[in-house]
Amino acid sequence: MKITCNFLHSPTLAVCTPQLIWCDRLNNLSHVIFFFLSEWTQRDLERNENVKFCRQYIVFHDDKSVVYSGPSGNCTEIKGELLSVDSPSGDMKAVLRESTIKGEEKQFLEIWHKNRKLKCLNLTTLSKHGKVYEDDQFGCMVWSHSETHLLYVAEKKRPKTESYFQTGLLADEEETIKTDKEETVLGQQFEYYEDWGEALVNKSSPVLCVLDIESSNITVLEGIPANISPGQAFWSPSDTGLVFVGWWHEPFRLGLKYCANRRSSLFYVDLASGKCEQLSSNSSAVCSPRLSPDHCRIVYMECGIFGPHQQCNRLCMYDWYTKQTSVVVDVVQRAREDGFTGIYSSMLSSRCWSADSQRVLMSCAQRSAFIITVSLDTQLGRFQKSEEGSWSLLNIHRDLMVVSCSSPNCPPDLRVGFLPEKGSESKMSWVTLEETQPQADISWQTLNFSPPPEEDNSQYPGLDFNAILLKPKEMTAGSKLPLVVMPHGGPHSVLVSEWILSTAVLCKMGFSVLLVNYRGSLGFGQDNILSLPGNIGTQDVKDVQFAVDSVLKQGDFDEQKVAVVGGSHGGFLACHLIGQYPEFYKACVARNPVTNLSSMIGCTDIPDWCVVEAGYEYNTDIHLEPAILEQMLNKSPIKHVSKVKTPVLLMLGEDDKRVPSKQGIEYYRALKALQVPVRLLWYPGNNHSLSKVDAESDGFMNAALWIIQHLSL
Ligand SMILES: CC(=O)N[C@@H](C)C(=O)N[C@@H](C)C(=O)N[C@@H](C)C(=O)O
Repeated sequence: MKITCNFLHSPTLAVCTPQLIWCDRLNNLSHVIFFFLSEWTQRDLERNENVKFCRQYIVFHDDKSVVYSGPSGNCTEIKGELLSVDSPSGDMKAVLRESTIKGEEKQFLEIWHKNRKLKCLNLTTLSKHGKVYEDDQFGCMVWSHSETHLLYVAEKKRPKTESYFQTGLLADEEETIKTDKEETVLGQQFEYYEDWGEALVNKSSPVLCVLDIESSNITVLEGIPANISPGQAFWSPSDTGLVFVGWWHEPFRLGLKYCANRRSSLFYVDLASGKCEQLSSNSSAVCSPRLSPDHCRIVYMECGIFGPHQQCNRLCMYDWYTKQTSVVVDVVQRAREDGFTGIYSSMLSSRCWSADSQRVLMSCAQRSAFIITVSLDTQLGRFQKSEEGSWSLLNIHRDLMVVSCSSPNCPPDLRVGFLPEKGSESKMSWVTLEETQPQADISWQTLNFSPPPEEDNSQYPGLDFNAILLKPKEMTAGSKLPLVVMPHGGPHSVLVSEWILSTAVLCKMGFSVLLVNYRGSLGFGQDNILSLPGNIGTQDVKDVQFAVDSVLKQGDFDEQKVAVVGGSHGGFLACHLIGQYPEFYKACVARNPVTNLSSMIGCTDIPDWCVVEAGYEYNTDIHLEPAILEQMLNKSPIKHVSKVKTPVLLMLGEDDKRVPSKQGIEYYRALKALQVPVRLLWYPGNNHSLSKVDAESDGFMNAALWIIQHLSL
């Protein structure tokens, strides 16, 4: 069985930033020339880093259809750029750059104009605030509509601190010593600062910062309530103030990554008065506020707090002038008659409004596919894709959309197309900017499953689920295919029919791959999600096994050559499956698996997840009675470890705040004690995602070889 390594160089589309750089009228034909930059990341094994690069494309159009499109020049690596944004007119560009100077990491804020750098501010030396936030959760970099100011989010400045025993300081000196520049506080060197957990480590207290382009003066905004952490900010109409999402962080912070259920609200702070006003509900979670092109309305997503960490969203609209809030698309409990199952999206694209400010576009999971959905003011229009696969809206500018489209056997390509007029969305036509070649030797299909009656959920009856099956087309006559089963993590997430490098490579190696979206996954209605908490370790495990058993009945697969691979809650399921079906799986690979909820709750950044998924209501002053801990243990894979026979390969990230590595080590020790074949790979400098180039590449190779070895291939 050969392994092709060059696949690990496959580029991934990161973001697409359309810019109207040039608009021309040729002869008396009204052609617009539209340039845009697409940003990509690619694994570079030699440099052991994900390199970021951009590629420019040119599009000729006549405001209704694309006449010509294609690449304009070659790729250019983007080094050190953390954030960049063009001004609304395209005349200027702001860049946040990190650079290591004499061993010290510094951040610079650059303002570019046409062919020169107007300004470069050394933010580290200026010391107005801490590091600028470059993440998707809080981060933003936004020009004012007037193009005179720039808004961004940074860590609040912390007081300079020194030891009580700093040499040369007398005991009776003032506790606070005034130095020439700033106050120095004694004895706070070891102060604990809570942060927002996995992937947001050392991000604790964000502040809104505004740069005055002309004077280069940076203002850290006052007036934000002390119990609120602001982020995802933008300028209000007429630049009178800032609109932002504020997360409550009292009594303590919980992990935010993959946790859309954190209490948060929309706020507005007026720059003149400093007055801060709450614009949305006090008891829900919001994200992705987006101002309409006519500056009259703000659309945003909203869902419930506590409970499942990802849920079906409401699409809400705030009218800036009437101050009224309306629900554009509500939560969908079960699939509607037109098949729409609700909005499941972690965020709206940076531009999502149609030019007429009447429609909002988004990509969202619909069962096992990612499609582009148009929401109208009163009803929901949908794009029904002619081709299968998954589409992701990257950006829209004056109704010209840029999307990424892929499928399990075809890497992502970029497509452009004009949004048709209202009500004719199904007449969408796309122009592909750069063809990617489908992998002719991989076939895929989506399978639907209805659990057997005895497994129906009495509280949420009649739910179904599905799976995506990838198969190598070339099969040796008379042979049967080995099968790799991959349940996703979350558990409230979803595997959609898009290009996933690792599964495509496994297929190229001759494995069939089954991606299971068990009950509790996103994209199937809110009831589907709510059916799982309290039933983890049984309902999800049985759904996966039911899908596997159903697929094996097709006859193309070797029942003696089945492996299971999963990360996080997917690792939880993998470990449960080899414990509950001990002779069935011949190899198991578990990445940062949840193995024991009762020991995880004390060290994870999401203790509420352990409580909720075990079937209890969470509140911050919950008392973990023995009965609750016992229930958590009983629902954990460690409970079944004594039955395990399957060889297990564990992969742990040293810096994992979500599912701390001690979970994997606890399971590792149990297997060692039982003399079950187990190997543990430890990845320093890697967190829960194990997504750095070293961990991803080494992890894939070792997983593939582990499966080959233990399936005797
Ligand atoms: C809410 C949450 O983070 N739950 C975790 C237990 C979990 O399963 N998270 C997944 C979304 C996850 O992290 N999946 C990645 C790492 C994967 O490899 O599957």
